[in-house]
Amino acid sequence: MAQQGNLTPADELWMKDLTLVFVFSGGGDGGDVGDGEGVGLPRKRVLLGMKKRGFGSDRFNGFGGKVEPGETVEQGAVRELKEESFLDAQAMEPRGQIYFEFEGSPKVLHVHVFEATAWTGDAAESDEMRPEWFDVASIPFDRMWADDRFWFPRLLAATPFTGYFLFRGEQTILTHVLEDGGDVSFDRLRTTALKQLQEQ
Ligand SMILES: Nc1ncnc2c1[nH]c(=O)n2[C@H]1C[C@H](O)[C@@H](COP(=O)(O)OP(=O)(O)OP(=O)(O)O)O1
Repeated sequence: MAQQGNLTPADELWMKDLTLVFVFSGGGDGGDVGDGEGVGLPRKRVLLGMKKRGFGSDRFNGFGGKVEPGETVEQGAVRELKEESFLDAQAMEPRGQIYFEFEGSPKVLHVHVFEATAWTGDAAESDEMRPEWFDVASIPFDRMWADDRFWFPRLLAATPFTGYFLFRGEQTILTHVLEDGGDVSFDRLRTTALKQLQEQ
């Protein structure tokens, strides 16, 4: 039986909402106007940002952050995309939800993953992020969070997903569960993931 480590009892956990937004281009130069009409078609390039500071720094990721008091999750997603990349989202589609628990911490990050399906503007460097377009065949997973390689295929296919990842520190995934469906219960995913950990 694997060591369960320093885990918080379920009734002491609390959630923090965050957003994570991805922008795709169907081709061309990744230009001024988002090609929302390409949704459902193969995506050619994805815009990622190199995080310059704070949590997750020195990694590529989508754009996003904490949802602020008084705003909806979608409003938070639009705001963070603008703050971090200078792009204006005209339409957002929810693509998935991911729960991140860290060994020894009662805080669970509840990350709402969106695709900006229509957007305007030119991506530019902000205080927080340096944007860069990547071909979807060359996504730099070795310079991203360790969980990304698990759920990115579902994001690329626009298949709704819900995931749970238990981290030790910021590098090591102790256990995870990923299911199709955009709103799978946290309790069920966590229970399944911890059972897997016990059986390892
Ligand atoms: N494990 C993992 N994989 C992929 N993406 C993420 C994680 N953990 C995460 O937190 N994230 C995402 C979720 C958010 O988009 C960012 C983190 O946002 P953060 O920088 O903490 O929030 P801001 O509100 O922008 O931060 P400050 O303004 O307070 O610096 O990473």
